[in-house]
Amino acid sequence: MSFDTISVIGLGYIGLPTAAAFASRQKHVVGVDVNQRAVDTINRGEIHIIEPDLARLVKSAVDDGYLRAVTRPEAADAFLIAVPTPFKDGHEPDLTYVRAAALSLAPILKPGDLVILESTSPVGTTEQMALWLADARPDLHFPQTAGEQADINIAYCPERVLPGKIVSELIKNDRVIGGMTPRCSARASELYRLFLEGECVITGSRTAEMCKLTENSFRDVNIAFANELSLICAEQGINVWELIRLANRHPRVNILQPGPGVGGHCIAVDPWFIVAQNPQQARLIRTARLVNDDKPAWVVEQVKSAVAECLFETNKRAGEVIIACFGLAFKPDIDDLRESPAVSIVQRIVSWHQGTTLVVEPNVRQLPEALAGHAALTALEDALNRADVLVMLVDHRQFKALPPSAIRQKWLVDTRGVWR
Ligand SMILES: NC(=O)C1=CN([C@@H]2O[C@H](COP(=O)(O)OP(=O)(O)OC[C@H]3O[C@@H](n4cnc5c(N)ncnc54)[C@H](O)[C@@H]3O)[C@@H](O)[C@H]2O)C=CC1
Ligand SMILES: CC(=O)N[C@@H]1[C@@H](OP(=O)(O)OP(=O)(O)OC[C@H]2O[C@@H](n3ccc(=O)[nH]c3=O)[C@H](O)[C@@H]2O)O[C@H](C(=O)O)[C@@H](O)[C@@H]1O
Repeated sequence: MSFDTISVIGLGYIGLPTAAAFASRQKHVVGVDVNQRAVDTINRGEIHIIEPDLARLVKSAVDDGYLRAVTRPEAADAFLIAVPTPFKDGHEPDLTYVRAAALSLAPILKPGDLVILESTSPVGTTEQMALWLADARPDLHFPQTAGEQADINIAYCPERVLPGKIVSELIKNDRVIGGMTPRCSARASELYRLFLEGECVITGSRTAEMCKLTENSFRDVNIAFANELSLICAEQGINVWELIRLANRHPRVNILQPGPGVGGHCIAVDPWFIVAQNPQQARLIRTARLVNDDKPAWVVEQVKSAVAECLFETNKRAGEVIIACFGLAFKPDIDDLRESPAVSIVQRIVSWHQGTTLVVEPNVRQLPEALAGHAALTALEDALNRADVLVMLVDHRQFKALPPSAIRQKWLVDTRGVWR
């Protein structure tokens, strides 16, 4: 059975590119989002997020009539759920968005439909989703209760695209397909093959859920190693970036880069899902999270030292020192501020600094609420001219292109090794 209409629930960084990818294969796609502004923007052929190449893809999908956005789900042959999965207080996973999205589909499901959960989720969420749906639609058979005879096919297929390269990785990356039954996996693979150039690798839903969490925890643990090295090197008076460059000349060593901390709503979040379910076993994964989460506080101490040096050498009063922070996004060349260590660092700086704090972030038009009124969003040139202390938080291309002369005679805190 072919997929005439495909529906994507949640039109954010994952759902919108996925919807546009199906539409680019001349499939009729109904995108669903509870955010009316996002729906209106997409229906104008525009996008509400920044991601390279996405604007062009969405525009042609909408102009050609293959993609339209709505606020309430409509009947389709396949549904992909890509809604947020944040954590609550105490780092427990928050599945309320997944539950709401699944329940919004329940009334329109019909035998033969395929429901895929793409949101990063703790182990067992797909089975839980099947139970929620089964409760809402006792007239239909779901895989857990009916095995291969189910009316509805359900699978967990995690997304592993890298922000900044989503459009190409969406097509090229291999995809893990975790069907609740072999038939569910087969249907999900058929669906993704509509646009996928990478391979569909089949497993069960629980392994697929754990696979996604494992990938991001692996990266988090390795970044924590680099961040721990940066603290050790600061004590020892060693340049950590030179050290890592040298160590990486070993054929079996590949250390990642230290930074101001780990941000984004994935790597800074997903490892906690493993910890929450396995508090006794997940010791290394938890420690890595703590090491990375502690890094912003350490950076702020470095900024305080730089300000103290500036005061000592210039005879300025504390209220006269101007600090400029470069970057707010959670990583280079994107506009996403979620869980950004840079935002947390600037928040901490403005809470003690008596003078002006400037922020340069070329990818946003206004400061987030937490900083509005406490710091000033400033043009790059202006910040370089006015500031005494420069704090490099995100290695955006505009900052990497600065000539050494632009930062001469300033007190520097460089969390990204750009000004080394
Ligand atoms: N952003 C990324 O790079 C990656 C994200 N993921 C995972 O994908 C999932 C989605 O992430 P993003 O796309 O980044 O989130 P996002 O926040 O950009 O987009 C989610 C969208 O879902 C909408 N939404 C929330 N509840 C809804 C509902 N009941 N019905 C319809 N729409 C609803 C929101 O309004 C929002 O537009 C998360 O689980 C995330 O961990 C996985 C891999 C990469
Ligand atoms: C295993 C892996 O590479 N996961 C990817 C990751 O995307 P994300 O953009 O969050 O990852 P990232 O580029 O490592 O950035 C995360 C954070 O880590 C920091 N970071 C990254 C690499 C490094 O050497 N040092 C470092 O400090 C970044 O600055 C950023 O604050 O998480 C995505 C997700 O799950 O959302 C996932 O789809 C992506 O493939």
